[in-house]
Amino acid sequence: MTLTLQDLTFIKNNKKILKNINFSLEKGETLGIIGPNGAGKSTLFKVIAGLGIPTSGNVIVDNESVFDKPHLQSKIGCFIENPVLYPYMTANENINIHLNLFKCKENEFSEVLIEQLGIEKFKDLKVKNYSLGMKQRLGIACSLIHNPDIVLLDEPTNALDVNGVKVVKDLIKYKTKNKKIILSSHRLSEIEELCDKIIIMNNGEIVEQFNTKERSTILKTHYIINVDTRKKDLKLNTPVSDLQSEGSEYKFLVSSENMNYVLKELGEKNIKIISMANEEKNLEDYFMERIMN
Ligand SMILES: Nc1ncnc2c1ncn2[C@@H]1O[C@H](COP(=O)(O)OP(=O)(O)OP(=O)(O)O)[C@@H](O)[C@H]1O
Repeated sequence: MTLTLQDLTFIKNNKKILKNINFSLEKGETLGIIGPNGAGKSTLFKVIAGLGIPTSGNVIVDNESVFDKPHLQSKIGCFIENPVLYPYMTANENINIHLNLFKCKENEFSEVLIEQLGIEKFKDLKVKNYSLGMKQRLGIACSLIHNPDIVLLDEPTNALDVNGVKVVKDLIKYKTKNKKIILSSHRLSEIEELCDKIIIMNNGEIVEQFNTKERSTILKTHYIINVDTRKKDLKLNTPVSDLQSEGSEYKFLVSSENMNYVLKELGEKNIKIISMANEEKNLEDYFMERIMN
């Protein structure tokens, strides 16, 4: 079973909030969506979950449109920031309402959720007395309680303490096998750690998507090279960046794919290499370069 988004566009109040979004997700894959504030991430989650009807395009589950076949919505579980919970009810009562909503009973997965998210400890306490983190834990449990195949988690670790973050990360890593997960977070290290695929969104559109397996070519590695030209100007045919000079010493960056070419050129030009270091870029560095600058 595949989840496919086909040319999804969402216009609200004459504003194009989502523009031609295309991607697909297979069983067992986790997709991370990152982007600056206002990029359209939450809107995308809402549209996939059926909380907004797209202006054009489609969301396909099991070869059928979720907008034509509303029962397919029950295959989707969606946690979006600030979950709606009943404040005068306990955790148990909130969970039961969600189970009833999806016409299901407690199941193996719901037990895992309750146990893993530490809800046992406050199951009989009314939600109005909860801390932000407790609400977040219960919100995640309620949205996934019906054991959906497709799990949408919009900033699930936002209000959580260190232990809560670990609990949610472990849940995604170990307890949601065979599901399709879409996750957003402003903690980019979390996305890097948990996701197989990453989409970078900006202004309502996908500006880049890649598999984390390709990260070595996309995110990583460049080399910092220090050379001494022995009083000559440095002229290279190989593309390098961030060229800085001090006297006859030059420092520059070169990508891993251009490394061999630059070494060959330096050798041919008899330029002395003083030092060479490889520097790993992480998703945060890449994101800052690509989007925030
Ligand atoms: N109902 C609405 N009517 C008009 N504009 C909206 C509506 N909902 C969202 N927007 C706009 O759509 C854009 C995307 O908002 P969205 O909340 O999806 O972004 P986001 O990437 O989730 O941001 P953040 O990282 O801050 O949570 C914003 O410019 C927002 O103002």
